[in-house]
Amino acid sequence: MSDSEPDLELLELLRQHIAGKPQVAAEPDTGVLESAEYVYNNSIDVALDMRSCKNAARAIYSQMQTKSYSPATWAAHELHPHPSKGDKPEDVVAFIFTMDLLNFCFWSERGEEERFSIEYKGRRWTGYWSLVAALQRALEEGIPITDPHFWQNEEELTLSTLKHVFRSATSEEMPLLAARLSCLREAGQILYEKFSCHPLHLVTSSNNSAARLVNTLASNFSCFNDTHSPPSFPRKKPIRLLKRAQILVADLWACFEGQGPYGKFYDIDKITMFADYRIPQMLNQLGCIQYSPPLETTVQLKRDIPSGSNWEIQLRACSIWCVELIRREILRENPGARVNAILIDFFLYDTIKEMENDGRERAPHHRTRSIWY
Ligand SMILES: Nc1nc2c(c(CN[C@H]3C=C[C@H](O)[C@@H]3O)cn2[C@@H]2O[C@H](COP(=O)(O)O)[C@@H](O)[C@H]2O)c(=O)[nH]1
Repeated sequence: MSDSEPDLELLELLRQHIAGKPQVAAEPDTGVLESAEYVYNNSIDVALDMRSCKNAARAIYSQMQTKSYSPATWAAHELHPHPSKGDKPEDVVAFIFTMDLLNFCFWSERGEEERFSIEYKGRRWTGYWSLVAALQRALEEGIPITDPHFWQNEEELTLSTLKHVFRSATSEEMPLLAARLSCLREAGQILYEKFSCHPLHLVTSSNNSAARLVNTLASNFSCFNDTHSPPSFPRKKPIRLLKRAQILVADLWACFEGQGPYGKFYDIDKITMFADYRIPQMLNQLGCIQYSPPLETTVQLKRDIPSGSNWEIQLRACSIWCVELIRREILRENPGARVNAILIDFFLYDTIKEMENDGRERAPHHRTRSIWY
């Protein structure tokens, strides 16, 4: 927690003390939804189309039911680790932590045959799946890539070791490799100093609160602190998007199906959609979010949109708000439906990936190089 930000939990405890109420820590909030609504209310380059959002809510919920989308969908992906596949829970937690520490920026300007890809299990994996494949391959080769001790060992884990872990089947290297090494180094240091050198203790420190775990990640690890203060949104509080902190919690919840010491979160519905570069593309394809002409041209021409810029923050935050409105519409039409922003997000991601594979993408995703997503 930086000095300038008030400690909301402490203030709540003081308020309860004065009011004579029992001293229980207030349930924390991540501030992401508040940030998303603020940016949406002050955006001029990204707008939401309510009719499309209503239609999308109906179509998404119907298809999620057809495909029986649930947390169990996570383990069904062949590359994801899972106790049912013989993986020890503590190793699964370490894998998910490592994966979401590095879960950013896989896009390439090269064609399908030339883009960065990982050869594993007789297949070439690209995008997010190239990350998962590379981690699985490294573990099978005896490289302790999910061990924080290894991350801190500058003799063992060098940039060339990491290049070997992510060696490509093509001439293109994985993007931002040096930045990924910095994330591993920092995470190793913080886990050593504060969480007995294992992500298990980080997860259990949240006392089954998803919001508290997100905030712990954001306040202790700078590489998870996906917050921004663009000049075009002048307000005291930074805009909190926290994409990788949130998807880490969501992956734990989905993997363990909301159960046990590493998967049970009583406030999991506080997690929002994860502001990456795929969901905005899918929401735009559905007509739910629409861009101003200059932004539309920039995205269509695959021009760089700088990280933390006005356009990029609008794209990411308005997408979060859009999925929140879709979630509310699904629950309005289907009271009691077991749907949250996580499952809607996972569905939208998997759907745009199917469209990419079938050549049905109607427009490119936006191009921003960053460690945040
Ligand atoms: N919002 C959101 N972003 C997601 C995912 C996933 C994968 N999640 C799996 C787990 C359960 C689900 O069923 C998925 O199978 C990756 N990403 C992000 O996308 C980008 C990679 O894109 P591409 O290069 O095209 O693969 C990159 O920023 C990455 O961080 C998601 O689910 N939601």
